[in-house]
Amino acid sequence: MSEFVLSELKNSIAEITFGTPKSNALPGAILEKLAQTILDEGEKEEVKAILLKSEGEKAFCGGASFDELLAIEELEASTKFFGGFAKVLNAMRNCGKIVVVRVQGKTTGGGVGIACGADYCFATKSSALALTEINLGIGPFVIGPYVERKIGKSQFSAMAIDADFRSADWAEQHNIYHSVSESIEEMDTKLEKFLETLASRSSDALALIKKVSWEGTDHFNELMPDRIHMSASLILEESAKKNIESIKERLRVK
Ligand SMILES: CC(C)(COP(=O)([O-])OP(=O)(O)OC[C@H]1O[C@@H](n2cnc3c(N)ncnc32)[C@H](O)[C@@H]1OP(=O)(O)O)[C@@H](O)C(=O)NCCC(=O)NCCSC(=O)/C=C/C[N+](C)(C)C
Repeated sequence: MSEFVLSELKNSIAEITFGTPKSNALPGAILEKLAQTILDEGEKEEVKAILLKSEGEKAFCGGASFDELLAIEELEASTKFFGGFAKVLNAMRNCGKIVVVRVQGKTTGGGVGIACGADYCFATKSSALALTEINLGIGPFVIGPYVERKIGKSQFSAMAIDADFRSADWAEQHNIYHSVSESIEEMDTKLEKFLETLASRSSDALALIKKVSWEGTDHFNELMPDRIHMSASLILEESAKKNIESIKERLRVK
């Protein structure tokens, strides 16, 4: 099973796991499946909350899949691909259930968007994060509203411009992570207790907390077509393909 999205119900919590062999970077098919799975689980009465996590002990998510980006040759395909990130974040926002995200390691680009789409986010000390899109010649346009909602426009803009990694402690101070642990084991122990308590809460109260937490975000829907177009057109430039090839090479030899 090289690329997958799996869902399992554990003590009233829908545990959704995604995995891909290259740092859990996301191709279009996985984005579509992830979005649909979140919506499907959100509709189930027996589901109190959703836990979103990724495979393995290294990177949480390397963002957009380089191989998929390199294969894109025309606007229709790139619009569909970048639209996939909008669908995932939209699903997290609109599924009606509290979404908890478990970040076990570094996360970049669209992966930062997923962390910022969480209602509650657990992480480890090694879960540094970066908006690396500019290295490719694009920008964090689709995830922008979600990241800005957590860290504010000024910090978002700085992250988007310098593409540097911020530490997990920084992410906790800036409201992305709500709990940072020394190790994966420590995080999982805390997470288990947290989910056990969450499962005992009133479903109606949780649904209302979800509703009020996302108040004022309806305009995200209207922003998306333009935001998707920004990345979708920039990725078609020849320089973007060259940038991706050189990043892949840099990661290969590091
Ligand atoms: C921090 C990263 C993700 C992980 O670091 P690491 O030290 O745990 O692992 P390593 O760098 O050795 O990478 C292992 C292999 O994974 C491959 N990889 C990494 N990221 C990707 C990717 N995005 N697509 C395909 N493959 C990827 C890497 O090449 C290694 O393969 P080999 O073993 O060499 O064969 C670190 O890898 C990193 O910083 N990666 C770059 C991340 C990045 O720039 N992602 C793209 C961001 S753009 C984006 O997400 C756009 C989203 C669209 N939108 C804005 C609309 C949401």
